[in-house]
Amino acid sequence: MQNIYDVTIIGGGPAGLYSAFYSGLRGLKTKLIESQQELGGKVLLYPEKLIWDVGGHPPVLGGQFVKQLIEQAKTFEPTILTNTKVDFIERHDDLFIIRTSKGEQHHSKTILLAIGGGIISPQKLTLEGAEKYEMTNLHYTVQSYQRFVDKEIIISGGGNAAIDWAVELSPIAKNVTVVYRSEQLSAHEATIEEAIKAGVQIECNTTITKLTANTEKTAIQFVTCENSQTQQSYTRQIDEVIVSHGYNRESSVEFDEAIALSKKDDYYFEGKATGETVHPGIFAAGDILTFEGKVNLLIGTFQDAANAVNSIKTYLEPSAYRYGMVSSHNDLFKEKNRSIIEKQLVKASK
Ligand SMILES: Cc1cc2nc3c(=O)[nH]c(=O)nc-3n(C[C@H](O)[C@H](O)[C@H](O)COP(=O)(O)OP(=O)(O)OC[C@H]3O[C@@H](n4cnc5c(N)ncnc54)[C@H](O)[C@@H]3O)c2cc1C
Repeated sequence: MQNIYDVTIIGGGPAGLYSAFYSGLRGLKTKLIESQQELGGKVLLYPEKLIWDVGGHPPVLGGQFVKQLIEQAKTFEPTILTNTKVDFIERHDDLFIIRTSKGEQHHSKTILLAIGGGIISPQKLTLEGAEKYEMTNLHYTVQSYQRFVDKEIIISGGGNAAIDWAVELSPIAKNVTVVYRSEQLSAHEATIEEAIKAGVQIECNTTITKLTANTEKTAIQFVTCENSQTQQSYTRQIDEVIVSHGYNRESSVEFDEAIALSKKDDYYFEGKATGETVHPGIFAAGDILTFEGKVNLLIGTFQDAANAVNSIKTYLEPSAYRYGMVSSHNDLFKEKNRSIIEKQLVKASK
């Protein structure tokens, strides 16, 4: 019985991490399983981006936000496993058996799916030999701005991520050029305007057709680009190449046939704003869940998480309080509050 959890959260992105916190708040024995080495989900793709749209939170870098989410998730000491992909879920009476890629089995009374849109990986540049530059100057995410200071940068892609990076890098880079295969960028028009104002050079109908290495063959020194309208090509010396061509998705978890979940397409599960899915005992939160009025943003993941955990609580204990609880009403915080206040008093008296 010791190894049976009240809830097993699958996915350690914002929805899963906040669910782990909230589930501790509701007194549930909690396990979280994440397939990647690092917790943080999609926010790990934008560690240097300033996030402005989390209510009451000053603009915060993605990397810092992830650290805070992880710290909060650990408040009630849930069991957290990383580098462990959940492959298969089956049900035996009232118990779910969760099988992982490591051949382990985990047992849980309920499941909270927080798997985002599945396991995602960036779409790679399809030029021969491109992968060998991934260790040097070919990037699929911007992990640190420092690297791009005073550099000649070319960004391939026309979506929001590509243009956001162009806007953020242009004040520190020597030059930023965006090349995009279609006639018009697909990013939000306000961001495009910002990019133009920031001096980003934008070349539509243009693709990178060749990468030429430096003499040591360690990094890209020249890129050749071709314009599909004029059929003209040019070769330019660059320091860094950023590719933002979107993401591949892998539908990650399989279910026993007795567990029939309603899917919107290959990736998303239909459910309710309460986090319930059509299968009793399986709940969902964050980007994986769809319902009318869904908000596919960080703030949406938090509301989903609280709702799903409250639904889990009443599924396990039908007489439990159904709705959101304010933290001051929770006995579990009393001791933690006392210690925080004491520390603040000591600090103030110095
Ligand atoms: C480039 C970019 C910029 C963004 N900017 C903003 C912004 O400024 N503001 C904002 O509010 N939102 C932003 N978003 C959206 C926000 O990041 C997502 O809404 C949020 O990350 C969704 O969280 P999630 O936990 O539902 O899913 P995810 O973040 O996708 O996390 C899901 C986790 O589940 C894990 N997982 C999947 N399958 C399995 C499995 N089988 N076993 C174990 N683990 C598994 C994955 O590895 C992943 O860690 C942005 C998104 C992107 C891509």
